[in-house]
Amino acid sequence: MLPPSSFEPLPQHEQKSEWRKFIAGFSYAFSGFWYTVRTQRNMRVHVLAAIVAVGAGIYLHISAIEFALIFIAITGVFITEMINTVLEVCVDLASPTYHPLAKIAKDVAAGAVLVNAILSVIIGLFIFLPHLLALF
Ligand SMILES: Nc1ncnc2c1ncn2[C@@H]1O[C@H](COP(=O)(O)OP(=O)(O)OP(=O)(O)O)[C@@H](O)[C@H]1O
Repeated sequence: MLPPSSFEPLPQHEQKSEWRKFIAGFSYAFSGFWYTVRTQRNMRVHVLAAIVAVGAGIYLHISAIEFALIFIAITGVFITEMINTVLEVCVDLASPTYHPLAKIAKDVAAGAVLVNAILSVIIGLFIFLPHLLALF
């Protein structure tokens, strides 16, 4: 249970309007995204792959529905990588030293990223291969 002091209202100058809270929420969320990009090499690889996929989509004039599928694949991998990062941080917080359960948690989360990345490559192949073959 939280100590009583946790329920005291913030001092007047620290109280935020609903609108400021809304904006602050975006800033926290973006800093979480940016933390993942800064600290996770895999996330930087995903971002690079996303830029290449969108660039290729523009170059090859893929359809709107194909673009939608590419964006679903891209966001899916980003979200999985970010959840993997959440889990790594939580596991490090809860179990800074070696623990077999910590290993399972981290390995399963990394496996989820791998499964999602494989799915994205398959989606990319289905979309881009016919367009690439049509060039020849
Ligand atoms: N506390 C721990 N207890 C047991 N095994 C761990 C622990 N921390 C990490 N490991 C093992 O080491 C592997 C790599 O862990 P690490 O936290 O370095 O993840 P990572 O995927 O390399 O992340 P990062 O991108 O931050 O380097 C895990 O998948 C897990 O098998």
